[in-house]
Amino acid sequence: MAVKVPTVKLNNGLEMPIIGLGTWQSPKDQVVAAVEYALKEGGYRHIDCAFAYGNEDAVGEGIRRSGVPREEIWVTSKAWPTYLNRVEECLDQTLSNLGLDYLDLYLIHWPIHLNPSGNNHLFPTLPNGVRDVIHDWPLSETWSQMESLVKKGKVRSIGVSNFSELKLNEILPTATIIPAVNQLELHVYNPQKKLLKFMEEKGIKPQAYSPLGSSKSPLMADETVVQIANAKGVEPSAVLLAYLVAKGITALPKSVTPQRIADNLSKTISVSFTPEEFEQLDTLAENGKQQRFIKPPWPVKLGFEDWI
Ligand SMILES: NC(=O)C1=CN([C@@H]2O[C@H](COP(=O)(O)OP(=O)(O)OC[C@H]3O[C@@H](n4cnc5c(N)ncnc54)[C@H](OP(=O)(O)O)[C@@H]3O)[C@@H](O)[C@H]2O)C=CC1
Ligand SMILES: O=C[C@H](O)[C@@H](O)[C@@H](O)[C@H](O)C(=O)O
Repeated sequence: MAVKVPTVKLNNGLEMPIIGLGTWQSPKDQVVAAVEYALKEGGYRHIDCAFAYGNEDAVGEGIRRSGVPREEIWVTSKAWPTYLNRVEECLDQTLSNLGLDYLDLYLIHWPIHLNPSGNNHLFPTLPNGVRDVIHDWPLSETWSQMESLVKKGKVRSIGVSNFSELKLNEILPTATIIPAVNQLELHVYNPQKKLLKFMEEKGIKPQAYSPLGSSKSPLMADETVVQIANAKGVEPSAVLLAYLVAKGITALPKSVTPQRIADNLSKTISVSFTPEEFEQLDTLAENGKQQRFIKPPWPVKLGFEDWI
């Protein structure tokens, strides 16, 4: 099946496919087939990974089994907070797990440095159970390390994830490379319009994580979404993803179910909205439905208007 995926042009000139396959919480024994199917049958050319997901070896196996040439695929991964003082170490493990020699995009997963010498490799905690954060860590130092990865040719683009305007302003003044991307929770209930406007002014493109509202999502049952989906004869998931694509936002739906993987790309790119439909979707949050679903218990101020 030949599905042509539209792309988004980043501030370094690279073209990134506007739909990518998410892999968080995809079990290893299912994600091999999911990635293989997405690339070989579903027309995907973009896979979103992270060191912390613990399944990058299986994702790499899926990429190899697909037979799709490496240079045709956009692969993103993320440096986990326990590695913000040594991102190259995290990247090297990711590259080895995936079986790749470069990434297309590498992100700082969260703007928080967790204690690298703490009581757990990924989620160190203090005796009281609170996450063990290095509170005075300068994010500008991590960003400078990210920049060196581009110079070394290990990654083609660098960016951030879960960065508010407050956190972007901690790296922008000394940045020699402007982040290409900020990956955020974005969907009809959490459009983050003010932050996206700031990012646009700076040339930073948004990627939407949890575009369907993550697992057990209420978004697919939202009455406006369902009504518009019914009028178009598509599933609510296609409306949710097409809303993001209509705004030029890259969406990263996760699925390990072949039919959903295929639909999340092919159905999505076939949906277009009337100005009235788009307006209805684009004002759900300001009409009382603002909600985000991914809220880890970080003991720090992240600077988001709606959260911490
Ligand atoms: N940077 C960050 O901090 C974060 C990044 N992410 C990234 O974003 C990706 C997507 O976000 P995620 O939180 O996984 O959630 P999504 O919003 O992508 O939702 C995934 C859920 O929706 C189901 N689903 C997928 N497609 C359909 C469909 N067409 N119809 C009905 N149900 C469907 C999946 O089930 P099934 O698989 O069983 O089909 C799964 O339960 C992640 O996998 C990850 O790559 C996510 C969270 C945070
Ligand atoms: O990418 C996925 C998410 O960021 C996930 O890695 C975190 O939300 C994590 O579960 C946490 O509790 O901090």
